[in-house]
Amino acid sequence: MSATIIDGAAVARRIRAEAAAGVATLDRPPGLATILVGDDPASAVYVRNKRRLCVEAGMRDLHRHLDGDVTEVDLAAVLDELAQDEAVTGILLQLPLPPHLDAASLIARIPPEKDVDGLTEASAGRLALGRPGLRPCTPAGVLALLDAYQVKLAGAEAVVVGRSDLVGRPMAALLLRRDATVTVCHSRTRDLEAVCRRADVLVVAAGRPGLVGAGAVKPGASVIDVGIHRGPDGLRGDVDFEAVRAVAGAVTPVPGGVGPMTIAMLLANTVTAARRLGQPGH
Ligand SMILES: Nc1nc(=O)c2c([nH]1)NC[C@@H]1CN(c3ccc(C(=O)N[C@@H](CCC(=O)O)C(=O)O)cc3)C=[N+]21
Repeated sequence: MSATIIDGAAVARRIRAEAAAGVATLDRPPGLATILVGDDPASAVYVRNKRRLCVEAGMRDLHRHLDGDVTEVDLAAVLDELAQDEAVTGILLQLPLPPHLDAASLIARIPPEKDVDGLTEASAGRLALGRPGLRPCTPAGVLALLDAYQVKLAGAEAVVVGRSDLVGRPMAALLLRRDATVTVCHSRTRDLEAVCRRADVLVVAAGRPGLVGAGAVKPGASVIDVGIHRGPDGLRGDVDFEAVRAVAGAVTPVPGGVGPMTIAMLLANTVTAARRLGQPGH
């Protein structure tokens, strides 16, 4: 018995089509402002994909590319301008930023209504308290994948490996909201394998290639690999895919798993933001 391979590319295509249908119901097309600072090649690929799929969904691509040595003051001014601009529905500041820039204080300039990445304090607070708000794209995409494959979450043992602001923390919050019993592991966790082996749903967002092997997976578990690493033989994730697929019930591949879902949820968030911005007083 070998695991079901979770087809993130296919689910993402469906969600992008729904976003495009949502765009068609709006009075005017949403505008997505992506901001790329510097020339990190991986970031350039991700931003290019986001822009292409934004246009494919019928949205306006309002991209800004800034030099890697841009000052914090100048980047702040760009964010403030986009925050004011009525044509801008969503603002995405691609991370990581060069080390001379303080990501937290820059993200704080994004109005929560335009925070399609779900990274502001307001969005994180709304998620933590279970209030309506824009959710971080990658964890939202993981949840959408689990739902698409009808993985039961209520009462399930869910283990999240990683506690980043971008993925691990919001992932745990979303799973908790869905009534899973949630454990968060990190670099100081004792006996990672033993904790992971309890999981019915295992979400790995550690940023370490091949960290999770077959010994960390309970037979039949659903394993979601958020990691993405460029090696000599192409892309790989945080999960040893070939080993784990022999044990798991379902597993995501890299590429073609969580990556495309991140972009699909960004488009979905942008439609949501456009609807809410279109309701003054909200
Ligand atoms: N503010 C911010 N928001 C983000 O959402 C964000 C970010 N910063 N920084 C980096 C991570 C990473 N990320 C990915 C998006 C798409 C793929 C993706 O499309 N992956 C394809 C492969 C693409 C390729 O060929 O490289 C796949 O897995 O099939 C991967 C990774 C978004 N991130």
